[in-house]
Amino acid sequence: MTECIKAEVVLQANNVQLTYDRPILRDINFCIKNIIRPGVEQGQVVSLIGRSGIGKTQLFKILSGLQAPTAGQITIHDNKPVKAGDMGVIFQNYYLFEWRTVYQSLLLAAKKNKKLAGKEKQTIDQYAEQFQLTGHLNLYPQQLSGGQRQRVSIMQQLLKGSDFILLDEPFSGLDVCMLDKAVELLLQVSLSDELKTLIIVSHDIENSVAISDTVYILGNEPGKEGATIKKEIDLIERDLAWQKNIKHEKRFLETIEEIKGCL
Ligand SMILES: Nc1ncnc2c1ncn2[C@@H]1O[C@H](COP(=O)(O)OP(=O)(O)OP(=O)(O)O)[C@@H](O)[C@H]1O
Repeated sequence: MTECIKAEVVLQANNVQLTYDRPILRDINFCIKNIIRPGVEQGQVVSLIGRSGIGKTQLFKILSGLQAPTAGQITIHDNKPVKAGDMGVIFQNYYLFEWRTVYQSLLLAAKKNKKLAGKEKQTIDQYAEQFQLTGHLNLYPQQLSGGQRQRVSIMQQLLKGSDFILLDEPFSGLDVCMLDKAVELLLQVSLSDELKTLIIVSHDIENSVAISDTVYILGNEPGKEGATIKKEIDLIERDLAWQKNIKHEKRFLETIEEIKGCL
């Protein structure tokens, strides 16, 4: 097993409940901690997996501070209740300002980050190179492919400097080649030493497991209305975290089957 210590708590879900005309989410409790490995300090990559209609989008909105739960709360850092704007949110359709060039959008994001004052352009150029977008900075979003839009969205959130990046279905709509690239890119973001915590909400079990260190399964329990965290899988313990080309390993395939059995 990869040696590591789970250190300070960065996000906590405390008894989150959401009810409309019926309970949608109930008793949601989990805690995300930073991880320290020898020579590396990094955020966690957590996936929330569940079948269609179970309540993933609702939980995504609550986590991002865009929707208040009926009861309970999400707190970040020193027990501060999360509010809209605390998290870098990447929606499924990679929403971008269509009337601005990629560079103009990125500059706007960089200017929101005080740590980048005076080095905005230089940082954009560095990320653009890393994310293979150098030749696309002067294009408009409609001139980009789905994968390129996704990379611009991720760059935007990284430039803003949010500690948390919340991604809604980051693998949907990408072709097989782009899927592998997206997995690689998110792994790269999580391993950068900027201590980002990535939270991925998805029904794509295979790709979520491939980049996460922890998986939470959202599902129903017999006789109880409303979805809750049915199971937590620690992928570090199973030696499945932070590994490239893991998808054909027996223990990876067994974990996928186990998750499918829980949904
Ligand atoms: N405004 C609302 N009023 C009442 N019920 C709602 C409202 N919004 C969502 N729901 C219900 O909450 C449940 C969970 O919806 P949610 O969109 O979170 O599912 P999901 O897991 O994201 O599904 P999918 O993977 O298909 O997108 C659904 O049964 C849905 O009908």
